[in-house]
Amino acid sequence: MSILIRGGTVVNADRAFRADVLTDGDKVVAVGTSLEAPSGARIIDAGGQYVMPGGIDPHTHMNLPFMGTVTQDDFFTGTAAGLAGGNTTIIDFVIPNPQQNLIEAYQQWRGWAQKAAGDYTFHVAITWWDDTVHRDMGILVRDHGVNSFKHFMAYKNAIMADDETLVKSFRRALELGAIPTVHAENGELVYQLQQDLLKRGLTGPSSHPLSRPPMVEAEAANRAIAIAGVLGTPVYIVHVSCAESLEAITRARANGQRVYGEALAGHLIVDDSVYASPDFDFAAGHVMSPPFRSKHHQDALWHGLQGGNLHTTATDHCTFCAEQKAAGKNDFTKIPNGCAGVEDRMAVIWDAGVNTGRLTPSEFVKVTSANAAQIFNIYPRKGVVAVGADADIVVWDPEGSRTISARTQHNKGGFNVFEGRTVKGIPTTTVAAGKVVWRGGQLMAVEGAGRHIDRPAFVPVSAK
Ligand SMILES: NC(=O)NCCC(=O)O
Ligand SMILES: [Zn+2]
Ligand SMILES: [Zn+2]
Repeated sequence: MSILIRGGTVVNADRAFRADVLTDGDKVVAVGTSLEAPSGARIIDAGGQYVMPGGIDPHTHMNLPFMGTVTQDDFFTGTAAGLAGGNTTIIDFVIPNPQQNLIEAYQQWRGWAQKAAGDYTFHVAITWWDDTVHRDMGILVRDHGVNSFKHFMAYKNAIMADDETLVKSFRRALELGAIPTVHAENGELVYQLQQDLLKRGLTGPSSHPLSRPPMVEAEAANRAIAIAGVLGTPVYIVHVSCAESLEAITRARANGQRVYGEALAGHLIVDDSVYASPDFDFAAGHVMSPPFRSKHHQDALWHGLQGGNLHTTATDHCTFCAEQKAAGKNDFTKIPNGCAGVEDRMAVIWDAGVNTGRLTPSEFVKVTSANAAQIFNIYPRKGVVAVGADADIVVWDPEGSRTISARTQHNKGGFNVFEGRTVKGIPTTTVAAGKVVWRGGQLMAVEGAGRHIDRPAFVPVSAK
């Protein structure tokens, strides 16, 4: 089946130009002016609209068992919601329990992901260390298309990686041509601050940000960057939320270190005033880590994206409903951490980024798609509208608008951190692997249509 997207402006990371786009099967087969429609082709009129590579969300958690419960969105509902938002690929996380065999955990997540409606691929978390982990990292890179390993520096007594694990895993990743990524927060410091707050009777959600101030994040970001610098590995810092972490990244990059930073749509748009709400469900609905921050930090994150020291935008999509959040009614440390976003990332970043003049349309493509594809080595299969690339395309109407609400969203969880926000700039059509899956407000996601995307290792460089 062919699709001809006619009359739009193709926007890639390097340039924007008027062209038609023709797909055949799951690939783009022609990009040019006045393309002929093959017989039987479906024609999509993109006049007055942008034609961009489908979004890649490099940080989601579908079907995640976490903090004693499991996220509301599974791989079908989560990826389907992503398609409605113009997002055609997610990079999710395999998170083995400490002592769990890595390959066993990887197969478990691959099984859950069979339901996905959009393409997916996995970072694998290193939550513990022994010789089998060293061995299995090699198997994952060589045989399973994994080229990134995640390290949680937070979540003490659960999945936190200690310094020994960080050092050994970073070194192994370098050997294998894989990139280490980190959730940068000092887990011991978080734990001690949480205990202090609870002892003082400060048990509500407003204590959540107090237990995770910016320096807790910055210490860990600096430590991960220092470890990577000594070992000579690149490092990718997920969900950078504060000016101090960004400063660590900026300084390291200025000194020639290969450090990448990710900003979350939520951190860019939502500020920390939400935690002051007396409504438990509302405040707890915003509990995620790192927490939402003040305007000062939000401005810094936008400057990081504009200045090229932050590279990707993600969501950390991790949905919990009000009943699940209520587990922490009397103790904020038990509120499952996580918020949704995969459906809204593209629109809120367009609205707050492009409409305000902070980002050009090409810069928008960089931070929503192309950079993630390059950093995680799936470019130019993904992240560009070009002959030979996957037919993952979003047709974007810069004049269209919608008001975001949990009442109309496709993802589960019943809560939306962008509730009530009217965005200008919306996806009118999403094409995923050559199929129209979203058009004119209708979602045609098919359970199981998503594919696992292998990500080859980077050319290994020798360790210092
Ligand atoms: N971010 C969050 O609060 N939940 C998901 C797990 C993580 O990424 O830390
Ligand atoms: Zn995290
Ligand atoms: Zn996460």
